[in-house]
Amino acid sequence: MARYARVKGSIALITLTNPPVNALSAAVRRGIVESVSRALKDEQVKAVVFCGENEKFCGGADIKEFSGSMSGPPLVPMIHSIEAGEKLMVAAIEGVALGGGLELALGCHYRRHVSAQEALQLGIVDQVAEGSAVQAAMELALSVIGQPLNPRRLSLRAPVWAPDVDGVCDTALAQVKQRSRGAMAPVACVQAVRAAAMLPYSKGMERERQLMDTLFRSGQARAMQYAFFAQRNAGKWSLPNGAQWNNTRARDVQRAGVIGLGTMGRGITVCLVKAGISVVAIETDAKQLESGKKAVTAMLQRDAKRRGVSPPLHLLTFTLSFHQLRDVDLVIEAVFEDMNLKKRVFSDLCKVLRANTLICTNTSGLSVDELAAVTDRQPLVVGMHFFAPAHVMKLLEVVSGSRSSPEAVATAMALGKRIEKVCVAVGNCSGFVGNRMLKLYLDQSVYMLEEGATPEQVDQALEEFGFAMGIFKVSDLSGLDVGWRVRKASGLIGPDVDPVKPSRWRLGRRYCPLPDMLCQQGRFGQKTGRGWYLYDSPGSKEAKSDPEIQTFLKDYRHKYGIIPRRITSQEVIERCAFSLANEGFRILEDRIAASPEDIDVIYLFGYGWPRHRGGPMFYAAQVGLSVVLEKLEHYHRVHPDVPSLEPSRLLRRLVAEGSPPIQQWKSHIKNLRSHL
Ligand SMILES: CCC/C=C/C(=O)SCCNC(=O)CCNC(=O)[C@H](O)C(C)(C)COP(=O)([O-])OP(=O)([O-])OC[C@H]1O[C@@H](n2cnc3c(N)ncnc32)[C@H](O)[C@@H]1OP(=O)([O-])[O-]
Repeated sequence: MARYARVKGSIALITLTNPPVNALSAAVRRGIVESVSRALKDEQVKAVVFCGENEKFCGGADIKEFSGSMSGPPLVPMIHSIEAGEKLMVAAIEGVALGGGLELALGCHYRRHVSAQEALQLGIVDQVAEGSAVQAAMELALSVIGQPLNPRRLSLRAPVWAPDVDGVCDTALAQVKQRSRGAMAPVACVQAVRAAAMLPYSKGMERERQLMDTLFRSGQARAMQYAFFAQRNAGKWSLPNGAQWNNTRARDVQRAGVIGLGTMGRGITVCLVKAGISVVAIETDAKQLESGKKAVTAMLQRDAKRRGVSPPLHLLTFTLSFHQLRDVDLVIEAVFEDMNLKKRVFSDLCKVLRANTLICTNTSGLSVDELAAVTDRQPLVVGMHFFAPAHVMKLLEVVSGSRSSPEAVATAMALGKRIEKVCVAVGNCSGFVGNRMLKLYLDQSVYMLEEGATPEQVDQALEEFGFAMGIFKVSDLSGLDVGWRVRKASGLIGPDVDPVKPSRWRLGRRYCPLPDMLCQQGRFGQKTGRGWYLYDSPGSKEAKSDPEIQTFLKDYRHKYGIIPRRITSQEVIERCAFSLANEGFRILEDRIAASPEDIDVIYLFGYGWPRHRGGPMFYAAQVGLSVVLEKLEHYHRVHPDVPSLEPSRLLRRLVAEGSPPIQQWKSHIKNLRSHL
């Protein structure tokens, strides 16, 4: 939709009206075409000004339309007719001008932007105005009416012939190919820029159209569109008890406490303070407190310097005393991942906190219910699972325990949003969503080492699939000792385990002792300079193949009588990705996640899943649920000692229902639950 008005006698004001971001839907494009034609016909009109309702120029093409067949006037010819128009066209840009919105602005003969000094320097806009961009655009229009338009039409400008433009594009292409990890769009962007720089306008446009056609038809485009809406829908959380984002009020949080200034506590403190929340940061040991204080202060100072502001250090209190917490609205506990320690902290907190203060735990997988049970306020206890480094990683799993109140969940979700996290509400179970699935993915990776693969082969397959880092490089980065401690605590590693030939069968299923054996050798990953890979020194980041690991794996297989076989990249991807999706289906059955989109958002923002592949659930849908089922059945037949490979009931039911599209799973899951 577009509103037409004649103002100041000679100006046609065309307002894009498609809230919330005035995306160029078919109706908007139709409205623009009709309004432009009306303006061109009206002899009184000397200039046309385009603007967007609610001070947002335009968020680009309407992404919702991409999944269906496009109707209405096509975008590019519409922009060409604006550019070729015999009357002056001016874009009054406020808020955003993205994608097709920027193209529309570029099709006009003059532009302005309210805030982008950079766009001014780049020559994308002609003037930056304070106050109303629409008023400024109209004044500009009145001042240039009658001047020739051809010099303003971008399509008539000669291509930019930089010296060695071909070489510059080649270098850019090589860099983008390396960084995009299989994503087609960034590569196509460089190809389009090359065409713009080297070809006449019409030929450049034709090349861009071909590139767009290829991208539009690709599965990657579907995946990215899905990821865009999945991310936005994650904020619209719902709990099995019917509480949801639009029927529950969050509490205001002005002051927070953070318990523990290790890596996680420091990152969390930085996030809170940057959002303007006062923080009381607690440690039990003076030395730890001092080093935590130094680290937090330095992080805030670096960040403030980068942004040209002063660091909000006045919002921080560092103390050894729990009593300083008496006035806070919410506490985030970030002590070591040890149930007994956390329980002690929770009981101590209850002695000093106000009765209505929320207690959140930054556990990565321990039971929120068990922790809540030691407090005097079970409804006010929730999990806030941050990902390391907490001030960088976007994901936050908000864990609702069986007795958590909707208000507590709403408060944690709102706080997460305020500190600029992508928040997903999940239920309570061991590992929640992300780490519960990760465990099976890790299991498959180490099983493949036993069967004949090397860490390099597995990682290469995953990186070619699009992961930023293979699973073994990630393990080295996060530290192998973390999982070792968890396995010890869970009773998987005990005094009865043979140190020379540890059992490959524990708690009734296949077990791979390789990670434990590496830890016994002090190979904890980057921090010790040795893990699945070798590093130049402890703490260095460049992973190199380690011949010792190859020998160690050979000896291991020999000791257990395993005949190594060649494992293909396809097998690596299938076993890793389908194990993840299979557990995702179980998580949906168990109502730990409300939708497949939530699971995918967790993997996109917390585990480096490539965005152009949508997420593990989307990937399973795209490959085809019946194919996934068949493959899992095959791998389970070959590995009957790995129960997690058995296809989940929900996957079987969805296949039996004809593999509905992922957007419909939610309603199918509701119906199926009663039959399961
Ligand atoms: C022919 C091809 C050539 C052209 C290609 C293109 O233009 S490609 C497109 C190029 N453009 C882009 O890639 C821009 C993508 N958009 C953005 O980057 C951001 O949304 C933003 C910066 C515009 C606003 O950020 P913010 O944090 O203020 O707000 P928010 O992000 O929470 O969104 C608010 C609501 O708006 C919705 N919605 C938003 N955009 C679109 C859209 N284009 N379409 C449809 N809907 C859209 C969004 O779903 C949400 O809906 P909900 O949940 O309320 O029902």
